[in-house]
Amino acid sequence: MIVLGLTGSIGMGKSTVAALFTGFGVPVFDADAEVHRLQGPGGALVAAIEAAFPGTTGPGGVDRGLLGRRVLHDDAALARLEALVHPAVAAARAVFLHRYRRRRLVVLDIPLLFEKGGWRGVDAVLVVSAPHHVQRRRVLRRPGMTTERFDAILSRQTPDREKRRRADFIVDTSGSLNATRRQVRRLVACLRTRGVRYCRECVRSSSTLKPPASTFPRAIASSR
Ligand SMILES: CC(C)(COP(=O)(O)OP(=O)(O)OC[C@H]1O[C@@H](n2cnc3c(N)ncnc32)[C@H](O)[C@@H]1O)[C@@H](O)C(=O)NCCC(=O)NCCS
Ligand SMILES: Nc1ncnc2c1ncn2[C@@H]1O[C@H](COP(=O)(O)OP(=O)(O)OP(=O)(O)O)[C@@H](O)[C@H]1O
Repeated sequence: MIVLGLTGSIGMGKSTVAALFTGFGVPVFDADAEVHRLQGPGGALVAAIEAAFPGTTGPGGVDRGLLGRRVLHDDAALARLEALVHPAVAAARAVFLHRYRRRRLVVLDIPLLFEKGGWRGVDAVLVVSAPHHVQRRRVLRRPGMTTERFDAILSRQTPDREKRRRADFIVDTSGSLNATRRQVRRLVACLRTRGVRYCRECVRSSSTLKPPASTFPRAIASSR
């Protein structure tokens, strides 16, 4: 089984690419959706989060806006929250991997793959990327988003350039959705039939998956 880690900075098109993998019949584990489920109404983590951060939960589960304001600027508080959340996500991921153990290829969609060390548990990393101005335009279109909020979020994420440097594969989402779909289709076909090592070579010589040299460094083998 090939476990492909999927990540990318805010607005780069990660959710769109994850949906394309699903469309090609590849099982996708969505870490963020799992956190929402665990924190949602009746979620397994609600009681523990209420105990650790009193007043942040209610009938609708965790009030993420409120909890975020308590923890996102307080490293010690964030570490306490992560100590609750991450083991629960790891357990759900283990169930997913067991369920699909006979599949040739599965995807773990993990927004903070580099930031939280998740790259250690995958066979290869796919980074979804686009030039900064495209990312900025997409994110600023979202309701309630401001340049300040966008900059604050970016400053907490591993820079896109660093992510691309460490990627095994890069999908460039700056073109049309069809162009993105073609890249994903090609990667899925290659990984299913040939495996990670061959596909890295394939990426280097392919015209569709190779990022434009002017804006992207070549997709290189990660240092793992
Ligand atoms: C703190 C929470 C409640 C805030 O939720 P909210 O919906 O308001 O914001 P969202 O999840 O979109 O995150 C906002 C920004 O904070 C960043 N962020 C979230 N969790 C973390 C973290 N553990 N470390 C660093 N940055 C983080 C995100 O990358 C994003 O840029 C939520 O993010 C959470 O429960 N985080 C802890 C679990 C976790 O590590 N999740 C991310 C990996 S699956
Ligand atoms: N070629 C493309 N590939 C992917 N997304 C595209 C493309 N062209 C436009 N988009 C748009 O860019 C936006 C990217 O959003 P998406 O939710 O996929 O990003 P994300 O990386 O998951 O963001 P976040 O990390 O904030 O959740 C969407 O509105 C999508 O329709």
